[in-house]
Amino acid sequence: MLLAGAGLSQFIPGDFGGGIGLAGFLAVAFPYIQKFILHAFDFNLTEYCTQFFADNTFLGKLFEGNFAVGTGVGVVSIGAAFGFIQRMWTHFWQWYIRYFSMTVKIPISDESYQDVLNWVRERQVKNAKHSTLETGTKQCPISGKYESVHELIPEVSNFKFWFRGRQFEIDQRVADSTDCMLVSTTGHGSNAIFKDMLVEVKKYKEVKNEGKTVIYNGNSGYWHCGNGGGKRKRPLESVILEDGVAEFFLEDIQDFKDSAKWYTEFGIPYRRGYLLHGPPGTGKTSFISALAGHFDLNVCILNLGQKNLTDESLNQMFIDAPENSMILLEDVDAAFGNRADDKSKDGVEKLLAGASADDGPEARNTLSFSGLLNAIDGVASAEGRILFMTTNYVEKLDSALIRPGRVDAKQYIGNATESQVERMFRRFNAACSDKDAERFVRAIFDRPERPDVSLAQLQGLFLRFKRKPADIFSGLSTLYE
Ligand SMILES: Nc1ncnc2c1ncn2[C@@H]1O[C@H](COP(=O)(O)OP(=O)(O)OP(=O)(O)O)[C@@H](O)[C@H]1O
Repeated sequence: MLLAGAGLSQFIPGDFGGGIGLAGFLAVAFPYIQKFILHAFDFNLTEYCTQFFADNTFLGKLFEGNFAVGTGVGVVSIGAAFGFIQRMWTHFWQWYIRYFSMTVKIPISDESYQDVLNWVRERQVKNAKHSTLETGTKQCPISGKYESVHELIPEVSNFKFWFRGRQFEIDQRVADSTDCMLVSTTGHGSNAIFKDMLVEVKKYKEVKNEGKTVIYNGNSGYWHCGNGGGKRKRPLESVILEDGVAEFFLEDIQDFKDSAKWYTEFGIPYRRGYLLHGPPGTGKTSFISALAGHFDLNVCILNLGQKNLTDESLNQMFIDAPENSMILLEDVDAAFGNRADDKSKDGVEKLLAGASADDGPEARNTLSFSGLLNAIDGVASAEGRILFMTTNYVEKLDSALIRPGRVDAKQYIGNATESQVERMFRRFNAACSDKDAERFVRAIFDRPERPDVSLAQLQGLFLRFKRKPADIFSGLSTLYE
């Protein structure tokens, strides 16, 4: 009967459908409800109801003392009334929400999207009912060992939380074909409460990322930084470069940061671009990350070779780059070599980055070279933007990409020089003598064939012999393996 009631309610329109469904339920449940009330409260519901059907009562006359029929009709009426009230309440609530609630829509492309999510998750992490497991690694500050840590990331769709004595609700959805998050609270008047909330979110982010560099990865047209927050800043001294290189960049970037007014006065777009080029493993990326740490900037890394990157999404990402960030385009040659090599026809510059013509349309990157140049030059791009590009093959780059205005300073970062080898040796062997350092340098540079060595190779050697540094001389040949 219960199922029949529920099924029937689907076909009966309006409030009565729900009511009849409920009536079916009550009819089945009535004996049990009656038993429960009798045991719990020593109250006989049947006896109590029967008195209403006595011959001299209105109901008694109406149903001619037929208690069963009377009860049935009564139950159905209660169900219908309940359904009606429920429906009215829903209408009222929707109306109330519409007129007495405030909402803020945060598109996924907005840098606060992830911050708000992280902030809410942190507040709710202890009592979330539904979560997603994220297993990561963490370094123990005492032993230095990496251990796996399990984090339960609360799901925040249709999620409620309290802030300043008010209840808020978060709903992750798609609105106007954009992924977004809707934050709402009841009440009317000023929406300053949302601004307060965002100030709180910003503070939370600053505290969480203190002493860290946040790395954003450009993917699917948005910048993502994940839940983990930032990475510990890399000290500048840990990157061993040729004399004068670090000093040049420190001075140039500082000067740029101090010159906003100058750029405005001269009507020059306030942005600066740098290109670091040289063989692999020489410290280009490490240096950029250390510079970002030094200037308290975050790094937005973008791989131009990724699929589905279009002219529009690249341009939008340049515009949406989170504040206080530098943008890093790594291995820029991998996406766009010299345009003389490409197969563009009739002036159409759609390049098939990382894909051959035989790979099929889905493998093609729909980013064009002119799209990249437009994004770099974009008038709407963030003011004060610092752009770094790296490549192992500078000769492959189109001169248009690295002309002044797009790239203001180029720097070759080469394989290890004698001075760099010595400094690295001393860094990994703090207690070494001058004689040992000299011997190590000579062992590398006096080899008859003298192949070039990158700093990454050297680092690998020191890691291999970190427990037996005295054996490093006999193990030098492993450097070239
Ligand atoms: N000049 C350097 N000083 C200190 N460490 C270095 C240096 N160069 C490389 N390394 C070490 O080698 C590893 C690779 O360095 P990094 O990724 O910065 O090189 P890269 O030049 O960006 O390489 P690629 O061109 O292949 O991207 C890192 O772990 C880094 O610590």
